[in-house]
Amino acid sequence: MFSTEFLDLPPLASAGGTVTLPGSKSISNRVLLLAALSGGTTTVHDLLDSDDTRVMLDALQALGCGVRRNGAQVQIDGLDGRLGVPGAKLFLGNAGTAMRPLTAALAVLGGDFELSGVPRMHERPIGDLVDALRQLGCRIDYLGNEGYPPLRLGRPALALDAPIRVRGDVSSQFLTALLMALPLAAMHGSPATGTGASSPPPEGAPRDIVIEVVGELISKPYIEITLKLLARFGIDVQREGWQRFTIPAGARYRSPGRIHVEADASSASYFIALGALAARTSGSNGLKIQGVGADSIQGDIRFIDAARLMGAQVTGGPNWLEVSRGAWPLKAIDLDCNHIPDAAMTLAVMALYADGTSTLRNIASWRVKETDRLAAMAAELRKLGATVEEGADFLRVTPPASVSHWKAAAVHTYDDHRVAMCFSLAAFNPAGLPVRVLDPKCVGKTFPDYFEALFSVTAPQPDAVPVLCIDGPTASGKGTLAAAVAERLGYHLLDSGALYRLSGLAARRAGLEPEATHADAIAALARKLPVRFTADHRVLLAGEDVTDLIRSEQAGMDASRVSALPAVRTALVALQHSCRTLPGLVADGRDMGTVIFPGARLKVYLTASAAHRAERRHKQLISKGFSTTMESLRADLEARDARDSSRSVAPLKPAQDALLLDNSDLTVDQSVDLVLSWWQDKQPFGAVPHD
Ligand SMILES: O=C(O)C1=C[C@@H](OP(=O)(O)O)[C@@H](O)[C@H](O)C1
Ligand SMILES: C=C(OP(=O)(O)O)C(=O)O
Repeated sequence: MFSTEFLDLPPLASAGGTVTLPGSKSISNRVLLLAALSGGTTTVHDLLDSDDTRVMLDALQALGCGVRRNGAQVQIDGLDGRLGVPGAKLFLGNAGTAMRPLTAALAVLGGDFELSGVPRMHERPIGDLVDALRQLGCRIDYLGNEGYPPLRLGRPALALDAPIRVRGDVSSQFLTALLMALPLAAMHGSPATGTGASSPPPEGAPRDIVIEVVGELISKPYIEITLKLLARFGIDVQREGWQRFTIPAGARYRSPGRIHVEADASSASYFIALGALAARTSGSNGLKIQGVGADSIQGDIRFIDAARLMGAQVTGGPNWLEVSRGAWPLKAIDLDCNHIPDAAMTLAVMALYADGTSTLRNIASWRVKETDRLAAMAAELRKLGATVEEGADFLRVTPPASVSHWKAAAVHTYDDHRVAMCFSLAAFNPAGLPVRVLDPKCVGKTFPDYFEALFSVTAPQPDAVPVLCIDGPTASGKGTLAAAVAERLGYHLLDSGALYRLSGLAARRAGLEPEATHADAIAALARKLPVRFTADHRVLLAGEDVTDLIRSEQAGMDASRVSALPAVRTALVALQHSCRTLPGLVADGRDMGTVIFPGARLKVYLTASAAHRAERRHKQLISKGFSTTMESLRADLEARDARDSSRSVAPLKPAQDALLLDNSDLTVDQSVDLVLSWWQDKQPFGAVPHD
């Protein structure tokens, strides 16, 4: 996951390869709750691991449920309808699929519970559900604003003598919550709701429980997911249209033992759109999506139909889809999107690539989700150059009038995973502009590795992957600076010095003195260097962690000698070029800006006085337990500088267009901030807006 302040997406050109999607949020959280309410153990395969499922799992554990994780497999020990450690305070983040169903289940079971979430969750309505639950005797208090979480739940006095009426026009999750919770009342033999039949059963005997929806129900396909999963857990709800739902008398949760979570169809929408609007990467067989197919139980799979209307070519089988560009530009659409409220946001970004104005209708619920999505989408689409009309329940998008009307934008994401994910598709703009996504970690709600997945199946426009070079003499602190800058930008890091150190080590291990007579043999070793840089900054040589070994003074000396051999330098060029991958690269060394990446967008030449460098190196070595003197270190440094700058191939010197940074009197943070401000000056986005 990218936890940076922003993530800059270079202009993207094409798509190809296979992406395997994480599990469905809606299925995962329903299955977890149903497994917790059932007796026995349920093994859940391919459960989504994200913020929304984590809050649900934490809540279930706090309620006394056994949870065992084994990779993508989770075992839940259910509590057979006795869920509840009274007094539990549950934090449910911004997960509607946790807040609403847990409110209903715990209100029916009774106990002293407090349910809260992030500030936005406290602005998301829950009043219609609370009203329905109060009708049947549940005790619920608002701890903040009337109609919104946080909530306190008490002990109910259930009176199920009439159908339970619930409004369905704000969120379908209220009905889902009741459908999942009310079998609890049936299980415990509580007096149940009358069916309207002539003679009611005697008090206390199991009866059908009836829920009636008041007004128009929105997001209907989510109710189908609920009903299908309830059936897997032994509860067959009868449905009359979308108005009346009957939980039969004596219904009892029964764990299916094992259950598989299909991949998330809403998450698939970004990749279906990708296939529709990106050219095919040459040499690839197109874009394949694994984990969900057209037979999915998730309503958002109908996004395929909308994408087809816009021109996408979609084929598929059980558990997979293949998507490619059909009509281009895409065709504008006018569509009622009430059945696909989440995936419809992706259509709004696809509309940027359409041949006219597209209208997405019947999406008023967007206003009460992770953010006011109608306002957010309108504002961010406009930043890219689109003309947007935002209605109470519709969005009308007209693409930028011509290529030159596209604008490079820093997209605000409003802590809304879907805003971040769908706007990544703007990186395919025909103007070849980069797109900045602010706060990319918000994708953690449902798809923590979204950007990694995107990069794995997309190719940038030629030479579009940005490179930032940091060159300088030994002990100037370029490794520390480069690593910090790479981390702040979310870029890859190339420590080219390590490649020379590794070549020196490989030479020594092969019994070769690092000198000219062995140049060809060492070059052959360098060309096939089995190196791997890990995310936690370790360096592996053929799987062995040699991070500390290659940092010794001896290894430094060998590196300097090896790097003076032209054959070795040539052998390492291709390896270094291959590190320039999405989303960008920070390369540190001695010839990054002059030889390896001469076209780099920013080149920094870092230096410090020999006295400062000797002092830093001294501290570093002493802290690692090596004994040495400042004088000898300074003499070594100066000798090495002289050798590095006088060698015939790629001598150490600043590139003509490098910015010089003398960090003798700067802290690391000051140097990092300075380099980032230089980087920012090279971007087309303007200053990073702060809230
Ligand atoms: O039941 C569900 O799993 C969901 C229902 C939908 O909400 P609404 O019913 O509020 O539209 C959807 O937007 C949400 O992401 C998940
Ligand atoms: C609306 C969404 O989430 P929630 O389940 O929190 O309602 C969503 O994922 O788009």
